[in-house]
Amino acid sequence: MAYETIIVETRGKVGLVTLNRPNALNALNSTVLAEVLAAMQIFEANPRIGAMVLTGSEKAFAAGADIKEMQSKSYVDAYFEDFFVGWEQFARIRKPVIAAVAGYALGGGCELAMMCDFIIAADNAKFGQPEITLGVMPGMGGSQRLTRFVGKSKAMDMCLTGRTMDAAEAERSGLVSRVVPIGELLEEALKAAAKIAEFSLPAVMMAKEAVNRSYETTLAEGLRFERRLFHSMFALEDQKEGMAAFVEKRSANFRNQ
Ligand SMILES: CC(C)=CC(=O)SCCNC(=O)CCNC(=O)[C@H](O)C(C)(C)COP(=O)(O)OP(=O)(O)OC[C@H]1O[C@@H](n2cnc3c(N)ncnc32)[C@H](O)[C@@H]1OP(=O)(O)O
Repeated sequence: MAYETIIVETRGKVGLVTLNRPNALNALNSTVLAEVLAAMQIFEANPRIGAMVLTGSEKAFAAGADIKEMQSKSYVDAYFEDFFVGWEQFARIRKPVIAAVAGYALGGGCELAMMCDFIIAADNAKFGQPEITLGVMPGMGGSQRLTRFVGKSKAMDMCLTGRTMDAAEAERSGLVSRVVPIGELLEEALKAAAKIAEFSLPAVMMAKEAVNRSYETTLAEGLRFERRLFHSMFALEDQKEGMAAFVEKRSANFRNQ
């Protein structure tokens, strides 16, 4: 498949999608949405792929939703097309997705990174929700996800003042899982994805589902959900293999069954 705004590659068991609109700092327009979703869905359906990495350029992961595409929309346009609803499909991808973020992750770019399962940031990364400076507010989940990541005070600060957070603050605040030198970003993200892809895919997917459930339910319900998924893992051959491998002091050979 030929893509206009992204580069799609596989590295072993890892699917790699690179946002590639250099002249617009990877601003997210409707073509980017359609292409990212198409590529991710192909990886999702490929049994040889165990994890994915989404990245951008050294200057920008993505500088936001495409302002030039949306500037002339009317309220009725936005309402009828349910503008941005398509990105919810990205958030529903069931295999793990790591965001490897260098440079600007602003507005929709920050929101897209937060839709991934975790964020590895380069030391030059800058996160922000500057929509307020454009006379609007976050619309791809920023007001909700950012608040869950960094708490009300910092989320309010970022959404109301439009200020950016550097990589060190983002790590301190829990927005990113690790910060690495820019030259090591892709390698580090691919290494983390390859590590995940070595494990039992059903166990990985259920772990992802359980962690995500914690955002949507009470603690009691979440604990019950986790326990039921955990019980179901005793039906997996991979559980037998993983535990036998430990006892026999050898590496596990997971078959994703
Ligand atoms: C509204 C909702 C719900 C979500 C959003 O995401 S709104 C967008 C939020 N993001 C922003 O407001 C950031 C906008 N961009 C900037 O402030 C700057 O581009 C920068 C600080 C990230 C980088 O500045 P720099 O001077 O290094 O680069 P520019 O010359 O400004 O940009 C290069 C090139 O890219 C175009 N660009 C950048 N961001 C966007 C964007 N979000 N949408 C569309 N186009 C964008 C910029 O216009 C320029 O292109 P031209 O040279 O053709 O003008």
